Amino acid sequence: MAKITLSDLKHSYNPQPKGPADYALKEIDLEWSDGGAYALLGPSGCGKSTLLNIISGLLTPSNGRILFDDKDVTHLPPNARNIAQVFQFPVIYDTMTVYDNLAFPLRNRGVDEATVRTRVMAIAEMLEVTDMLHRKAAGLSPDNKQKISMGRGLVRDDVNVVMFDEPLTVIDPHLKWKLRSKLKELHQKVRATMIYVTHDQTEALTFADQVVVMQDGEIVQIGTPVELFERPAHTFVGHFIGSPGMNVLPCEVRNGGAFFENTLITLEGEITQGSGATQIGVRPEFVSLGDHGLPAVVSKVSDIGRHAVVEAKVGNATVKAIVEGEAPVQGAATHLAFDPEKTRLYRDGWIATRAAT
Ligand SMILES: Nc1ncnc2c1ncn2[C@@H]1O[C@H](COP(=O)(O)OP(=O)(O)OP(=O)(O)O)[C@@H](O)[C@H]1O
Repeated sequence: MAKITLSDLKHSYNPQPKGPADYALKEIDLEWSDGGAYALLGPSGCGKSTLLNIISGLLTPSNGRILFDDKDVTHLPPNARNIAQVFQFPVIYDTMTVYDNLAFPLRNRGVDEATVRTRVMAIAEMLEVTDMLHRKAAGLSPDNKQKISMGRGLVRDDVNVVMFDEPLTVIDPHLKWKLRSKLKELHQKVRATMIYVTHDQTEALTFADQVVVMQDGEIVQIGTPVELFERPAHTFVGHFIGSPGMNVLPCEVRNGGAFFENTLITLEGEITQGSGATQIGVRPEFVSLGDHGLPAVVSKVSDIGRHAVVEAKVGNATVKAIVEGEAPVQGAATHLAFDPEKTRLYRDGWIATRAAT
């Protein structure tokens, strides 16, 4: 396995790019450690496939370098990069048995049959498919086929990286959580460098130790799932991660303080210098309803089982709060309080408060 470094990567599909808008990847600098579990998370069109294709060698970047450990592989073809890939749709041979499918990547590289057997049996056990080894792949359910596809990606122990591209797309929703946790477990057992590409926050946050969030060809934040949840570096991350996403409320900065609807809001720390449009960001989990704080009127209550999402109007703005226990009724007058340690200022989307020490 290898450490992966992406250095000053840029890519434009336009042969004569005129400005940043012509770049599918704007400037990517990133280091993935050997043996880590990473996710690349972002909405459709943010550049995930472009980045994946650059790492696998299907695409040469317009600018920058890719290193596996300290070796520059930027111009190496895919077959010289020693990468395993698991795609959205299972890639298996229907006419072969499950055993032969799992053995294929090893036999293809001339591995001796005794080693093939040891590796196939170990992977089959991890994936809990030992009882299917002698069945033809054609008769398997889509989720079992995808499990075998994952097994083919994981069976070799000499690859630099295993890349998963939206691997749960074809899996039934009720089986997704099972495969998701299986993959996490597999990573803990095999300790390969793994990159998991998805637009689904749950998949990214359950699988990865570190998540790279992308928007519009740029990395907006790299962090652990807790960091992304607790302290989004950009309002996009606040919106994209969480359910519902972070409240982003327009505010005015005067004399070093942030005012929302003419009320001074206590923030996590000092506001940094700068100019631009300012907003307060606070997650619904850190907004509480009670007798003190901003006067508000409940406009909507959605009971979603374990808790309710309450929407309340403060002037023209709507603030969401997660309420455990009994929720107020629509139309009720209330007050909102923001947890100061979890309330931040954003300027032009980027965090603009210093973290409390
Ligand atoms: N072959 C191509 N030629 C021109 N533009 C492309 C090509 N492939 C992708 N793009 C553009 O590059 C940008 C990034 O696309 P990319 O497919 O990398 O995003 P993505 O995050 O993987 O999206 P999805 O999840 O929908 O595949 C988009 O604006 C897309 O339209």
